Amino acid sequence: MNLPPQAAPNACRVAVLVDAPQHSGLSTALDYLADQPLPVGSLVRVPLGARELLGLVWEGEAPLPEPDAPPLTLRPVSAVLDAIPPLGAAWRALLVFAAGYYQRAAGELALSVLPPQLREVSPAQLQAKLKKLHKARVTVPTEATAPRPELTAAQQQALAPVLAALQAGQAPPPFLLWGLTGSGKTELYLRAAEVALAQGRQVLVLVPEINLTPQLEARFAQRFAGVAMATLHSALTPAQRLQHWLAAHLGHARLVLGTRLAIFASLPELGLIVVDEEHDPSYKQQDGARYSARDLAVYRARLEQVPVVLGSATPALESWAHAQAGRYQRLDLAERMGGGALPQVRLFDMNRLPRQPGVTTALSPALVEALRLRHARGEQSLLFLNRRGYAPVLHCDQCNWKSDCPHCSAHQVFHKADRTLRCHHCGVSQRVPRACPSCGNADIAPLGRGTEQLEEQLEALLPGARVARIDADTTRLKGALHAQLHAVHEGEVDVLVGTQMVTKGHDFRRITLVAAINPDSALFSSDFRAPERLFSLLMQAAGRAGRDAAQAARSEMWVQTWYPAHAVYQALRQHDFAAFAQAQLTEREAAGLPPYAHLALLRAEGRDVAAVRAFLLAAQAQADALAQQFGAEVLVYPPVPLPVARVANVERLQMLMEAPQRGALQRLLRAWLPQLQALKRQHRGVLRWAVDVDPLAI
Ligand SMILES: Nc1ncnc2c1ncn2[C@@H]1O[C@H](COP(=O)(O)OP(=O)(O)OP(=O)(O)O)[C@@H](O)[C@H]1O
Ligand SMILES: [Zn+2]
Repeated sequence: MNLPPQAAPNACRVAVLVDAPQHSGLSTALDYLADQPLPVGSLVRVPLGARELLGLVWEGEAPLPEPDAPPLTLRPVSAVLDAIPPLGAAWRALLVFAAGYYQRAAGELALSVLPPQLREVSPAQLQAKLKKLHKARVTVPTEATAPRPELTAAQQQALAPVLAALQAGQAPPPFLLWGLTGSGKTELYLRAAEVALAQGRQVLVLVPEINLTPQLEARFAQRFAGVAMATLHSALTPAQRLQHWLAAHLGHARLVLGTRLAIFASLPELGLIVVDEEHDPSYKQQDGARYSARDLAVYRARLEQVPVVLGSATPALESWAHAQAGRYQRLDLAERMGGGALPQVRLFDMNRLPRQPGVTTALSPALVEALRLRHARGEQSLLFLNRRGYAPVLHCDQCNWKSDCPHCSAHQVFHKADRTLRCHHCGVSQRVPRACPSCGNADIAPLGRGTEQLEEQLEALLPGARVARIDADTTRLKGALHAQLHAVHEGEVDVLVGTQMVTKGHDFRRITLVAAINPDSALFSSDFRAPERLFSLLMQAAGRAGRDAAQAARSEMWVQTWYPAHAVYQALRQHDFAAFAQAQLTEREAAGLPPYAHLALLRAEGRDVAAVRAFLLAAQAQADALAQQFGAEVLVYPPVPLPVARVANVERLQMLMEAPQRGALQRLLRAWLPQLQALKRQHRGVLRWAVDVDPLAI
């Protein structure tokens, strides 16, 4: 036993959170012995079993009843990382809320949102890092290079309530900044940030994608001379992430830009939160604690009494409903900058094409003609196809063999460039067979179409045009995306092909034609959010066209579809998000779906479907019993397989819970989780299980 020979006169018991998942049963803080009281929020190193872990001093500290006789069972804290201030009360309150709401152990969540490198550093190493901190790659532009434009009347009007809230120094309801693509939302973020910074406060700006951080960072850097900025996202090296986190925690960085994990940045002087593209699904964490950074931003803003601005051209229906109900304050930017028109939407009915057996047309002749015209005029076009690779499946028409993944309930995708079949779910990859592996037929053919094939077809159809492709395959190497986007901006590309990666946020100035290639599959998804997502994706894609007001009038958005009459496309044609949202909300209300109901999912995985199902059925019985006991209106649906049921030989099932009241669902989950832990111990066939509160993908 590792006890100090003599407990110091001030020795006391400290409660310490360590990284223990809810499932392990170590979900509350553990007691340790410290030489003297440690402030709550201090980072410490503590022994646990044979290991030494990073821990967080927590509420519950109490002096020992008899200081000279410490209980033998308490082990001492190994080290205190006291070179940095403890994590503040507001940060801890956010953590407590998030852990409770998303049903995770506070210690597990705390340690998963702190920079990973903190787990390894000794007090001396941390000291050394702090010494180096001023050399960290925290951007401090010395001179503002971008002009500060006069705000338009619409911008001034939209900004006024935010400025008033900043000046009043209290939290108004969240602001929902609803502005068309290119309507000047980012300019308003800059203005609001300017005021908060001038007040000596820190500003947190969340963006959905890592890819968009450099762009936004550049825009902020060009505006704010002498303001230290730090980014936080998962593509940083562990050392960078710690440096940037420390810069924020110590208050050196005044402006923090980041992806969803940045919502947990320690910002002792927070004064404003901005959530750009607030509807984006990437704000929802998909493993561990499945938190929504957007929702936590709203919570954190209220907690810290600071304004939060949620911006989008197509707000999440949850946010829209809050605004309708007056819980959020809507700020509208109804016009594009410079009075530019939105691209005219043309729905191209694929049924009008003459049918040729065996030929599926990706590009209608009319679209090819339109592309040719743009090229001749020296304008750029963007083709959006949300499927990478050459073809989603290889097929033998003799024996009907398909390139199924041996480990997943999915096809292996044909990648022509390196002649591989690759599974996009488990990552397994193999050489393309020369002949059908099942019947030997040499004539196996790709079915369907991915970006690689589209690129190839365009090159054939548009001789002389410079075609480029941007998707997860072309951007694997560090810096590749940046270089490719640069080429587009510089006009070195005539036709850009890409997945949804290219539809988001980019301020392309030369694109006058955007085309969505057969986006219909989303219309038939079992996920009730699919139409909402498709609409926002297409609106966003449309927003890439005509960003230069001089060209806006002749910019177009084409949608090649087999279902031109579908409500999603009809609303898109009118650029009418409000009508679309209203129609969707009416449907959701009738069907008892969010935001009119609250959902949680229990997911479980294992090698054997029957074992997983048995676990979920038993869980369902538990949940039903609890619902009855509480008299709560919680509906528990029977377990069903996930849309891709098997991945890497693991079977995945889920069970949906639905309640009209958030509180009822939360109460049930809280009581249920300990029972589930016990149940799991009886069901050895279950490898993993997790609860997802407010799930995004159903
Ligand atoms: N008041 C203004 N005067 C002149 N130009 C402006 C003004 N506000 C914004 N702009 C410019 O108009 C363009 C679009 O503005 P901004 O990027 O802020 O719009 P956005 O709504 O954020 O667009 P998106 O939703 O597509 O990201 C930018 O190039 C920006 O510099
Ligand atoms: Zn697979």
